[in-house]
Amino acid sequence: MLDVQNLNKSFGGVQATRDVSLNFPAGSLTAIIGPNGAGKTTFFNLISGHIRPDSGRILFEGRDLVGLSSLEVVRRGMARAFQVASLFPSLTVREAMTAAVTSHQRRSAGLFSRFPLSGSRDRVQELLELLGLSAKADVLSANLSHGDQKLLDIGLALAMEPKVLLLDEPTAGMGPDERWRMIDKVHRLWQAKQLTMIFIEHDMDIVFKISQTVHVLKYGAVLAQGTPEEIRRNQDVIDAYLGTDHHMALAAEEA
Ligand SMILES: Nc1ncnc2c1ncn2[C@@H]1O[C@H](COP(=O)(O)OP(=O)(O)OP(=O)(O)O)[C@@H](O)[C@H]1O
Repeated sequence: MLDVQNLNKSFGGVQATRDVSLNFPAGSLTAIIGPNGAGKTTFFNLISGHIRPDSGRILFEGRDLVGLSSLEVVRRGMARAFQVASLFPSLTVREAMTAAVTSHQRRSAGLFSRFPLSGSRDRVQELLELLGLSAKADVLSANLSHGDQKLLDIGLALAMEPKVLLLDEPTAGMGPDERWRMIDKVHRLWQAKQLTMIFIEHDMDIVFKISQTVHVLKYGAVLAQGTPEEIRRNQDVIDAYLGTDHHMALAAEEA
C-alpha cells in the first residue's frame, strides 16, 4: 500500500531523514516512535507532501508521490489529522463536519458538477457516531474539550475518505484517563474503517498496547522495526531512550 524507499531530507546541516525505507501494508496499524528530534514529524511532512525529499521514493499503491502537493496527496487517499478544529470556533461540530464532507464530495464529483450532493448528511452522521461526537454535534468547536477537538480533527481528515490516515500524537496534552479513551476510539475507528493507520506517539504504554508494528527512528534513521514485543526487548531501542523523558526503559522492565 505505502512503500517508502531511501528517503532523505536535510535542513541546512541537519539531516532530519537518513535513507529511511519503511513499508506499511494495507490495513496495518503502525506506530512511529523515537526520541525528540528523531525525525518523526519530518517523516510525516515528507509522506504527506508538505515538504519535498532531497531523494527517495514514496510509493503509494505503486505510484510515486514525490513532487505532488499535499492536496494531491490527500486526493490520492492519504490524509493527516491536523489541529484545525480550533480554526473554526464559530462552527458547531456538525457544521464543521458538513463543510468538510461536502467540500470533499464536490472535489470528487468535479468542481462544476451540477448534480446535487446526496448523502452528505448521512455521511456526517456516520462519522459523528463513529467518533462518539453525536451528542456534541451542536456544540461550538471552540467549546469542545481538548480531546473532543482532537476527535473533530480526526473527523475532518476522515471526511476526505482516506485509505491511509496519519495521526501526529493523538493523545498529546491529555490526562491518563482521557488518553485511554482517545486511543480506544482511534483503535475502534481503525477496525471499523479498515484503514491503514500510522501514528506518532510518545506514550509507550499506548504504543505497545495497540500497534501491530513499531518503527523506531533515531537521528533521522531507522533504528529498529518490529512487533511491540520485539521492540520492547530491543537493546538498541532501550539504550536510545535511556536518559530521556520517555519511560521506554521502564516499560521494557515492566514487560
Ligand atoms: N523546517 C526545519 N528547518 C530546520 N530544521 C528542521 C526543520 N524541521 C525539522 N528540523 C530538524 O530536523 C530534526 C528532526 O525534527 P523532527 O521535528 O522531525 O523530529 P521529531 O522526532 O518529530 O521530534 P519531536 O519528538 O521533538 O517532535 C531536528 O533536529 C529538527 O530541529
